[in-house]
Amino acid sequence: MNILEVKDLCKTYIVNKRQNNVLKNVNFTVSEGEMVAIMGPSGSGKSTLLYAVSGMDSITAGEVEFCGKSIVKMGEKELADLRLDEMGFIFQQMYMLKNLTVLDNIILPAVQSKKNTETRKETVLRGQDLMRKLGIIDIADNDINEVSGGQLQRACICRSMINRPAIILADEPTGALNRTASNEVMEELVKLNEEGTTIMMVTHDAKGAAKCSRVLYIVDGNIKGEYISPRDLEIKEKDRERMLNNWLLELGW
Ligand SMILES: Nc1ncnc2c1ncn2[C@@H]1O[C@H](COP(=O)(O)OP(=O)(O)OP(=O)(O)O)[C@@H](O)[C@H]1O
Repeated sequence: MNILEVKDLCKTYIVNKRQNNVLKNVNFTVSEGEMVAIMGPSGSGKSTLLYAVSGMDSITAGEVEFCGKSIVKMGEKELADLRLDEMGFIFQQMYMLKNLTVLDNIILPAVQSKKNTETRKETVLRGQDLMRKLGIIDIADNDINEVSGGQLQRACICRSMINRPAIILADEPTGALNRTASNEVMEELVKLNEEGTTIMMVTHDAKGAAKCSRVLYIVDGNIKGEYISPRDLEIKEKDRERMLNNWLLELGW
């Protein structure tokens, strides 16, 4: 089943009366269980695409269907509920609330969801389970400013998972992390994907992208290439990275 279907998507920004056609007739689908990386040069439209498919930003033309339903036609309220209940977000500006603990931040989307019929205690237990799974249970009661970047990013993953979303949308989830933390966060995302969560992530990191099942390469608002990763085969991680790097080099990376 297709989770996302994007047809002839266009996005134009107008700044100081000047038109900037950022996305130009973009077409692609994301199926259930996929892990898709969006790569491309700076300014090519990757984040804009992520915002457009999540309904966080309006589009200029085209269609975005989420599980067969047009999000373009949805009202603000319906869209907000869809984002809360069906989508998980890992964005670089981490939008954690400073006056709440890490655990309270993680369970906040569940507390806000009208679909959630759990008691607060049940939600807290689930939040703690996710934190345990991501190896950050020790910081449950810490303030947001009392944790490392890697821990905070893992907390964001927990929060993105709390409403059991159909898809996780991530914008450079490892961008602000050092190599070790970045590897750990990628491993967690791969694990979530192997457990069935669909993931679409923007990344500049070929090492992380090599762990995805597919890579879309965007140049100047168009998908210039698509790479199907051989990640299910018995190919060593280093070789997978090398193969992806060769493909990226051909595209002018
Ligand atoms: N809110 C906005 N208003 C006006 N222009 C915007 C807005 N957001 C993005 N743009 C423009 O759209 C273009 C694409 O930006 P976008 O952030 O999608 O690129 P990107 O590929 O994610 O880049 P990077 O890799 O540097 O993060 C840029 O020219 C940017 O200036």
